[in-house]
Amino acid sequence: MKTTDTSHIRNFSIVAHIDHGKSTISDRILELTHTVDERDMADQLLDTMDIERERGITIKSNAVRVVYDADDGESYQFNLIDTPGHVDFTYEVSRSLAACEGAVLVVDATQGVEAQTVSNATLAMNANLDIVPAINKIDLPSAHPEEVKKEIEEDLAIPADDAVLVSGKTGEGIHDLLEAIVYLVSPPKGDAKAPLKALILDSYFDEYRGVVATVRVFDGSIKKGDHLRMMALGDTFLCDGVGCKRPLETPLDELGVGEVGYVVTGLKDPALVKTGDTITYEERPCAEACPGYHEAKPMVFTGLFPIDNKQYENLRDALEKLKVNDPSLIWTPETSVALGFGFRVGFLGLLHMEVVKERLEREFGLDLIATSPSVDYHVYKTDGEMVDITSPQDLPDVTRIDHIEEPYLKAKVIVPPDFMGAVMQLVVDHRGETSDMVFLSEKSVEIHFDIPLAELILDFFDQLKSRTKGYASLDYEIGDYRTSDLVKLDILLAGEEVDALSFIVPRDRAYDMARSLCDKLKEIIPRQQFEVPIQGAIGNKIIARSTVKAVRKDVLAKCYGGDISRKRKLLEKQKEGKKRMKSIGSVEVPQEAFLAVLKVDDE
Ligand SMILES: Nc1nc2c(ncn2[C@@H]2O[C@H](COP(=O)(O)OP(=O)(O)OP(=O)(O)O)[C@@H](O)[C@H]2O)c(=O)[nH]1
Repeated sequence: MKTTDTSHIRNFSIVAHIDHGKSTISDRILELTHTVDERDMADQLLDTMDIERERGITIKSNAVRVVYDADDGESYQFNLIDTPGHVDFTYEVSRSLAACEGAVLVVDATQGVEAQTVSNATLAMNANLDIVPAINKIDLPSAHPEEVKKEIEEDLAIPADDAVLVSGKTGEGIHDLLEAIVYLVSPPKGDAKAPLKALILDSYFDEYRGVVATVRVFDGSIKKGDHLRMMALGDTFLCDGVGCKRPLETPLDELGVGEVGYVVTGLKDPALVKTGDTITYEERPCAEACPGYHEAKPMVFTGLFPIDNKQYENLRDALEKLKVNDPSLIWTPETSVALGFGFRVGFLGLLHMEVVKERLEREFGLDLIATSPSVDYHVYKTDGEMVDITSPQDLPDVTRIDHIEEPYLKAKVIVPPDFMGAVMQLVVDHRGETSDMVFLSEKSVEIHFDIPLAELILDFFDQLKSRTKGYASLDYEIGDYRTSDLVKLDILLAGEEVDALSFIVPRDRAYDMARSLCDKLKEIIPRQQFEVPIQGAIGNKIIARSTVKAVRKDVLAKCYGGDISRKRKLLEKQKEGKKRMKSIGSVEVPQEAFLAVLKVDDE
């Protein structure tokens, strides 16, 4: 296939609400196009990170090339870009879409259109993509594809006559889907002779080859030995090879116009390769860079502290490495009296935070304590200055605060009408305000509301799922900042204030939350050799208290003075147990304690 002819190239993403089956469908496509042997087929091949496989969710986008021999007798090059479905990772979706001409919109035939189906379809339409609707899971007895077609037409204004009925599980309809992609998705346009214009979609660091960038070529072509330049950052480099993923890396002579593949940059500093930047020729640059992505804005902040302070520099290095392909990650150094040196890290949401923490621990062998998440507060001081506060410890003294504003979200929930009351009550309980409601069909209503982000990062989502028996789907976007009456709740252990346990709460709920938190901490903090009082305080005023009773834990008592190897084993076991604890003053505090606020039921 000549790379100057783009008529046989199809670049598309698969988008869907979480769990509607994108990854499963991608796997079937790889299988049907013989990209991987059936016997090598591990389920969900595109989800390469361990955490993705274990949790069954897609976090990072992934671009794979497959060759499809179509019914018209021609071979087509498909570049398939898998995207994440969770609302935390919407920025990855828009990044993938910028590299495509088409999008397969997967809708679960048993669930119908859900909140992120709507937001993903909107992103795809705004990017002017050709949309191929695919109704998945038709093998299930509860599938109702005809109704789902109607929802696609009515809720999304997308013609559903062309919708392909598929089952990612059995493979039924996948061939029809591939044919639909050939006919419905436009081939890429571009000028093969123009100066190179390639958009960086993603990148990762390789010890030997430096940064490897995934790119979409809009104009021109790239070969090994080309002298190239990053347009925004300005650095130049010698291309050390190009190729595509099938799904393993396959070297190519050239990446031609319209194609998606990888470029080995040889650059040793990950910070020089920025997702959203444009690669061009050093000597003959293109006139204009590709429109950059809008930068994702972190919404949730948490302190990450190594349990062993000697790991501080390692933590910094690890964060820098992760940032290479996760540009939304930001951090500043943070010092805590209780936890020592660490970083205040910003995330897109709670899932993003969990994933990053897990990757830092697994891939970089770090033992970390994460403190309870916070949002970005605007604190207006009496002297007229406004400060951004993402850590409760940084809150100025009460006497110097005029008022505090907190971020609100514009949220929507789609739910069957039976659960409308439950959702509205939940919104009120979390300081939210319902603005309006739209009946999408007899079976689903869309409820719009404004809610403080701080409420959403506590337990709103879990409670929404449980109160609606899992039927509700949630989507949100950043709204405005609003004034709230907020105070800092401090926690004292054995009479000492533990800065890492402080958090900002609405004043009228401070008492209830302090009481629940003290009770929760009492369950979490193990008994020590002495009694540990736990106190909740606002300023100097103690507002709640509980006590961890003393215990004398002599692990060797069980050994009757006998077997020395058993004795050693027990001592080692005790040491292991201690590893995940942090000594604060004289009290051993487990990781869970720092996140106890997420589990507090304050009703
Ligand atoms: N019965 C049935 N189950 C399916 C089908 N397709 C996917 N599933 C199941 O649905 C669940 C979600 O599928 P995934 O492919 O992980 O969904 P996803 O949309 O990629 O999810 P994220 O990557 O987390 O956004 C898995 O348990 C699949 O086994 C199907 O056609 N039929």
